[in-house]
Amino acid sequence: MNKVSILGAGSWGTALAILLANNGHEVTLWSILEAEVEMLNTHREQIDKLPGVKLPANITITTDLEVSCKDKDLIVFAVASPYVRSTAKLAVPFIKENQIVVNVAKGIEDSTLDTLSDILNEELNNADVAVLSGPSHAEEVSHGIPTTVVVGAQSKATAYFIQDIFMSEKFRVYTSPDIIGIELGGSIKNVIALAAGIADGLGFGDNTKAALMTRGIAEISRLGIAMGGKIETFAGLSGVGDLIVTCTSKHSRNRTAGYLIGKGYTMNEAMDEVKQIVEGVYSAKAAYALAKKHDIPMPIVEQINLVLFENKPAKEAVDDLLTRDKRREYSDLKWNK
Ligand SMILES: NC(=O)C1=CN([C@@H]2O[C@H](COP(=O)(O)OP(=O)(O)OC[C@H]3O[C@@H](n4cnc5c(N)ncnc54)[C@H](O)[C@@H]3O)[C@@H](O)[C@H]2O)C=CC1
Ligand SMILES: O=C(CO)COP(=O)(O)O
Repeated sequence: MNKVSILGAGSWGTALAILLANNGHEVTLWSILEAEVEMLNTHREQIDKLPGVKLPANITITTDLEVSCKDKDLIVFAVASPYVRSTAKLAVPFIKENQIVVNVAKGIEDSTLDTLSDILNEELNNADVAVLSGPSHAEEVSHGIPTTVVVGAQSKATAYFIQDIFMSEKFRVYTSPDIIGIELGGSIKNVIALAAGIADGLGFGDNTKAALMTRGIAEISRLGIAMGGKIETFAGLSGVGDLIVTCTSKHSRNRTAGYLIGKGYTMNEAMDEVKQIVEGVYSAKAAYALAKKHDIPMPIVEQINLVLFENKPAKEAVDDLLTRDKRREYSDLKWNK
């Protein structure tokens, strides 16, 4: 049994709290939102986001960050990505040297182009920062539906420690040293999921979605390798695995927001309708800026930026993608003749 704290009590923080409590750990679930904590304490259920799933008794729910961070074996960052830095700044006074911290949010800070582990390393002094990512919708994890993820950490010991804490018969955890590869796959797949949703909203079919997913992972891999990630990671759970689930699942907020945009909603109308965080909207800007910085062609990411931020009609973006100059599928593959 370990003492684990989860910061952020939305869908994902709550689903992981249930998983970890069922694994026998002593869990503290923190939210900055008083109404959220009150609702969770009153109903012992995330009634808005995970209706029908009761919280086990060994979860303490609080707005007290000191209680949440002091003397913990593991601190899980599960706030939405735009709040990772502000939450880390609030938490740092209570975080001990070499504290093991695992971030489960998916995003890139658009003002700095920092990944979320960069942010935690900057803000938390000498914490040991890891990441956990993969195809894992909270709705399914909270119902014990079989799920697999990967933990990336700087040392094998930390990766194995986190693996042991999360692993259950229904939640299989792999380990990896490739933190940057895991983070880039997990955040940029949300941008491609917006595109997949738009294609659905425009009434296109399975061929179009498969094309977006395949060319999407090609874009993510090109950028990710330029930034130090490993090709195997983009073919793995946090890469193509998460891309598949997010582009195809009824649970995906990013795909749903894209669908609404394809149906004619503006970006803001779509985000309001979805209600929960649509991370791809934030990651789209950052991914495009990183593409320019590293001189990597990312045509789908570029078109999504034009649709989201410059009101380009989605149909026009698709036409522009289809009528680009002719290309080889992979420019590294050469003919002998
Ligand atoms: N929902 C899912 O299935 C999964 C989500 N994730 C990632 O986990 C992260 C959180 O997602 P969800 O829980 O689904 O989002 P959500 O929209 O359900 O909840 C976000 C939570 O962030 C917290 N929050 C809101 N405002 C805040 C503030 N100003 N300061 C600090 N905390 C604040 C609140 O606890 C809120 O419930 C995202 O990065 C998401 O991509 C990752 C895997 C699965
Ligand atoms: O990352 C996720 C599943 O792995 C959740 O995706 P959405 O934020 O699009 O719902």
